[in-house]
Amino acid sequence: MSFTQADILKALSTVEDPDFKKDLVTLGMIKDVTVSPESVSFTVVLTTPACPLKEKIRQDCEDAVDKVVGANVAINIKMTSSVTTLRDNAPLLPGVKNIIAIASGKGGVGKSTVTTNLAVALAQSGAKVGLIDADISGPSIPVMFNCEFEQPSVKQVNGKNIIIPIEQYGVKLISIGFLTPPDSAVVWRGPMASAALKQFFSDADWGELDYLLIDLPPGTSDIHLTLVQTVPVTGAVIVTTPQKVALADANKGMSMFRQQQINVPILGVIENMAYFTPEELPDNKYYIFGKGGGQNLAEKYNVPLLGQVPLVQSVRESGDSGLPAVLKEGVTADVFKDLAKTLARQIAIRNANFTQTQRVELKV
Ligand SMILES: Nc1ncnc2c1ncn2[C@@H]1O[C@H](COP(=O)(O)OP(=O)(O)OP(=O)(O)O)[C@@H](O)[C@H]1O
Repeated sequence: MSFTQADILKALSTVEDPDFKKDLVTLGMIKDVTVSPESVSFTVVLTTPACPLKEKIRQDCEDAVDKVVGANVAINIKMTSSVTTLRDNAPLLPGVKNIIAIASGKGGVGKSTVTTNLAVALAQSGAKVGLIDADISGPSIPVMFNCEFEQPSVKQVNGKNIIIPIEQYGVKLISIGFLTPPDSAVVWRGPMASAALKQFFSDADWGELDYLLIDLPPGTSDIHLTLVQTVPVTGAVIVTTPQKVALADANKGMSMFRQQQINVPILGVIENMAYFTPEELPDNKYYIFGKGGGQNLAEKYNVPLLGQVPLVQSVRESGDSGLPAVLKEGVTADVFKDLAKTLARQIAIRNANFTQTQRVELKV
């Protein structure tokens, strides 16, 4: 059976990306098609290395080409990725493709734990990831990354001090906690904290990043406003636990991002401590904080429930010991890896469907 490059492209134009509902050729996801009588090779460029549909898309491509070339021709498919962005030409941090705010209504719902594991999982998938810990209420990221006694170094660029983020587990990070000695009781005033956050954007060497996650303080605060006024935020994620008191506060967090003047798209809800499970009996689930709260919140705001993270003793131990749970083999690690894939997918969908978020101009 003879075939040309055009035949292969025609075959691949029958393969649809399930998220974007368009074919891969139209989406520009097929590159470098080469043909010979014995083989066909091409590259599929996904919108994120953490693509949960990677294997399905690869298989669909193989099946489509197989029908055209016949059984004796080798099909070589290279799966690669280029994370999408709406931040091209952004005045601040143009090398950062997506800025993701991680927020919660109530304190202690596990926002930093989730952010830490998401960041590491995204980095493990091959993405370039940064993390800003802006949680002045208790910056816990340095402990969770086992770098609480480290200090980021500073370099001089054109007479200006530029902070070099610390790199741990493949994630570049800066924490507001690095600015204070670990045991000192610094009470951050709003303007001080806001100035520090601005500096993390304007005077830090982030280089090229696919995802920059921002761990925000619980509730709604000056820091939230500073964030949306300083950079256009790609989207926000709300972390909550299932009980009523947490959900009530999560509602407020949602509403803040949805306010007309702020208007940051909500990428979804993460329900942490969704149920307790003993590590050795992962099928036993005890809904100690109630059931279905995260789902109800997501439905109310018409956003996806990105995932449910169980309450597991080892997650707390991992956080305290500075070795994130996602780095260990097991069911909990898989939960965080799936969560990272779902988030990356929502970011890609958001970038395909929305226009750029604007930096917020508030009269204060
Ligand atoms: N899924 C989980 N299973 C077990 N322990 C958890 C889980 N999620 C969080 N924790 C533990 O709960 C405590 C609070 O978590 P974390 O510091 O992440 O919350 P937070 O919402 O960021 O708090 P803050 O209000 O300080 O911002 C930590 O000790 C953490 O290890």
